[in-house]
Amino acid sequence: MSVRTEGVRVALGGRIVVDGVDLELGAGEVLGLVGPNGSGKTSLLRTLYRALAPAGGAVLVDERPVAGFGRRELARTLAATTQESEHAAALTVTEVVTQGRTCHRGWLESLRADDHAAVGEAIKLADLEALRDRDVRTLSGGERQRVSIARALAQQPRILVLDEPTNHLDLRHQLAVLELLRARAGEGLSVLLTLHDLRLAVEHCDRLVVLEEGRVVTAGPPVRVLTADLLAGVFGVRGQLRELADGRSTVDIAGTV
Ligand SMILES: Nc1ncnc2c1ncn2[C@@H]1O[C@H](COP(=O)(O)OP(=O)(O)OP(=O)(O)O)[C@@H](O)[C@H]1O
Repeated sequence: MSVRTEGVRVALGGRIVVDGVDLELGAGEVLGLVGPNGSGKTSLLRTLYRALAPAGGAVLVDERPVAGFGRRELARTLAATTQESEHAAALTVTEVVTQGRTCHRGWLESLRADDHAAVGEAIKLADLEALRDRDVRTLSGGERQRVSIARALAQQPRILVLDEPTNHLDLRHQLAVLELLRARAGEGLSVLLTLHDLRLAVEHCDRLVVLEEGRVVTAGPPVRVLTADLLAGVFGVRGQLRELADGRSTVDIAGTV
């Protein structure tokens, strides 16, 4: 499914923090939203899963305003992981991941075979099998991040929105999560994620949208977008793209400007 934002504006604390953003995410695409701290990435993502109402503009899913979706319909369509992965209640990993199935069941309806299968698969994909009975409040930051991702996967959405999914993860799990998202995109899942690590962004995203002070500076394939000028001007770092022997590209960062 596709997502499109049309001139989305967000006002927080009396200030415009997202200022007329047009963005398009196609079916099966991995789109990276990048930009410095405070550029509006989280605020924009929150309008997609309706945690925040835009002050102007519209968010459309398959060309339908997201504002018109029923709560369960939206949850079956779009899943999100947020930066706040704190859990207040005493729940096990399995119980939290099972929350992802709520939108597929009626009230008070007990879990069916497909619910158990989806939860089991998500736990396995997020490498949480050894932790399934642990109280989520006792987990490390990276383990909690993986629980959030597993809950979103268990939701079996058509669109997945992830705010800094690699945050707190060790290198192996960072790559495993990005490879998993790529594989799911290959099956038609639309993925929108924020990333601070531009090397990961180059290697794992089909396209990047660069935000600065709430506005889109540029968008396109990573190798077109991440020029030395943009790295210096927007991110304040000295860096350049480098083509690898296998034809893929990476970005080398030498230091701050
Ligand atoms: N509740 C709030 N009240 C006032 N201002 C806010 C609020 N939440 C966020 N902001 C401000 O909105 C701007 C955009 O914040 P946002 O979290 O969207 O940025 P971001 O690009 O996700 O940043 P980061 O890379 O640090 O996560 C920032 O200047 C931030 O201080």
